[in-house]
Amino acid sequence: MVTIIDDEAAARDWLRATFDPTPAAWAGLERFAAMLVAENARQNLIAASTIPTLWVRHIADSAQLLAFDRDGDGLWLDLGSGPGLPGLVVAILSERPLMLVESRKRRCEFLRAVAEDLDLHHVEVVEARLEAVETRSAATISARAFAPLDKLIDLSARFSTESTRWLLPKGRNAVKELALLPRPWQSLFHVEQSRTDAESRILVGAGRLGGRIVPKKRG
Ligand SMILES: C[S@@+](CC[C@H](N)C(=O)[O-])C[C@H]1O[C@@H](n2cnc3c(N)ncnc32)[C@H](O)[C@@H]1O
Repeated sequence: MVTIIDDEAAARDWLRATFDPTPAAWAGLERFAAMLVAENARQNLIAASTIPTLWVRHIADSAQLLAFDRDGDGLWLDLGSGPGLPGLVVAILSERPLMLVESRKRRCEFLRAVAEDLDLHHVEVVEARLEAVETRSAATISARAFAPLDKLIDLSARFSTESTRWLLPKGRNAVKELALLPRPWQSLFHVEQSRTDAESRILVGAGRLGGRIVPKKRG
């Protein structure tokens, strides 16, 4: 049974217990959180209503994806990174090479500013639409609030290999969205409980997805 992280103190406790961050990594998380709140006054990055619970809703919510891939190595591709959720959180807590794909210029400026401020040399910010990004093999693909599952896979399948790990937080619609995929692809995924929301699920997958999807009808 997963214990749901339901307040800021619990989020910090969980992060410490799970990742045993160095003092520098912990300071990095604090700094990222502060920069995110400050930047949110200039551009809309996260819902203002989530700022009081930032560590649950965004930091721990992002970090839980890394917990599903602790032994992974190789390129981690984060699609539609926005302000770096989950990409920058993963970058602060691990040494995985990260490629953050984000199409909006001002969001990319923020991503680069944080990466520079925190000396995250293993982070590459790609300012482009995913459709225009050159294909590379990704060991891990994450996407939080990026696109419906069928579209997400359509856009990103070409980055996957037999050993790619997919980490797709899908909120309350995870099971419904999974059911819309062709059956052979459904079997590549299993559903995990989110640690930060009792109703939300994360689709964790393994393997290569290929070809265009002929979507089932949305019900
Ligand atoms: C709803 S936001 C989510 C941002 C972040 N992952 C989060 O959870 O807060 C979706 C992001 O994907 C970006 N995006 C949408 N379509 C994209 C595309 N085709 N290529 C690259 N980025 C895209 C948007 O600019 C936006 O920042």
